[in-house]
Amino acid sequence: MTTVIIEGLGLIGGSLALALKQEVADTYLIGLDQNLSSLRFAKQAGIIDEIGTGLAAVAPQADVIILATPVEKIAASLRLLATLTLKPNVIITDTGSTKQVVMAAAAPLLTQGVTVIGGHPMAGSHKSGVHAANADLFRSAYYFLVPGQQTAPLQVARLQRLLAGTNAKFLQVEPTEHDHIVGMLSHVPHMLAATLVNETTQQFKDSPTALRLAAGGFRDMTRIASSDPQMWADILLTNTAPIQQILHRYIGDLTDLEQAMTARDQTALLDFFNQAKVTRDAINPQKAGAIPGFFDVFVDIPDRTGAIAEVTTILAQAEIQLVNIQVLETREELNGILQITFASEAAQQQAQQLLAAQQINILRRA
Ligand SMILES: NC(=O)c1ccc[n+]([C@@H]2O[C@H](COP(=O)([O-])OP(=O)(O)OC[C@H]3O[C@@H](n4cnc5c(N)ncnc54)[C@H](O)[C@@H]3O)[C@@H](O)[C@H]2O)c1
Ligand SMILES: O=C(O)C(=O)C[C@]1(C(=O)O)C=C[C@@H](O)C=C1
Repeated sequence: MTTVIIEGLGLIGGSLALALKQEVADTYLIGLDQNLSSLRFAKQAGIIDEIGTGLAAVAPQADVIILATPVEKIAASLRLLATLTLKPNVIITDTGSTKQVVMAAAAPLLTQGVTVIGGHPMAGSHKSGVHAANADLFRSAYYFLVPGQQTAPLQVARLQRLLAGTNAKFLQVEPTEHDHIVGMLSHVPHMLAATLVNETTQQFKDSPTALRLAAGGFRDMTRIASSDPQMWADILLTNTAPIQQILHRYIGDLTDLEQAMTARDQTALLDFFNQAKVTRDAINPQKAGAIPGFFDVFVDIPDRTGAIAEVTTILAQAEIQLVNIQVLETREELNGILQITFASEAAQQQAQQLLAAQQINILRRA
């Protein structure tokens, strides 16, 4: 029996719990979270076996401890763990999006000879919480591992075996290299997306319906602005210097672009967009990082009682599991739009076929 504690049963902790259970049959999972209703849901859904009473109380019985809360809390938990007596062979890992602060907080544990291997699956979503957990979330994604300097390769191999159910591709990196890479590929893009949304809202503050005109470009650029605010505040506060460096380059790039436009420099403008297009077109979606974690279907909901229930009944009768369901109010003059999210492309396609067969109007696929 392998006793695994997961602190932070949200999107990532919940998804890891599902993947672990799939891979290691005799895993006993204890969940910890500040949100009691998430814990209750996780227990009821069989994602965890037990609701823990607190990290200090349950950590001494753990073979593996996974910290999957926002980063500042991960660091605090590592400091707490250093004051406890743990099993000699315990592996402590985390899922935090930054690694220098996490590994610095792990220093007292590493000095005691405890195995701490920082972790960061490069897959996720703008959706948060245990209800969005998905065993397949990490399939084909890169999964950074950041072992302590003295960590035995055998322990790293043990952790990789435990996490094999994620079907992720493991990659070992140094904390500084990690934070620079994700600053560029993840943190600054999230800052730009949120800035785009906030600036647009500000510009349109006197015409609140203008945002409803947002089409593909704005939507494609801003999906990730719906991510969890606490998670992103912690990321910026724990990766400040690398992000500052990257932002300065962006400011320079945007200034150059503005100058080329002002100077009517068509060659410079063409070069700029051409370079981006060639690079972007060369990214093969089959090979790049993770496959998308979620699959949406959008349907028109006629304005009559029971219309939503008709749709959900069709899906329930076919035993198709939903990750999320919400009514979008983007087109006030028309019917409502129901956005239904599935965990796999197969479920998405099956749902589309079933709904279309019942003459339900499917709008588009995201
Ligand atoms: N969302 C992503 O795309 C993604 C991807 C990879 C890594 N991460 C990292 O993984 C971690 C978890 O992210 P997530 O997307 O699962 O977030 P989430 O919001 O879905 O889940 C976080 C969970 O931690 C709990 N929590 C927060 N503060 C707590 C505290 N003080 N004590 C106990 N529980 C607490 C919350 O209740 C929630 O259930 C973060 O460190 C994040 O940076 C996120
Ligand atoms: O797909 C998304 O919604 C994500 O934001 C996932 C994403 C990313 O930026 O790629 C977000 C933060 C994580 O640390 C890793 C992955």
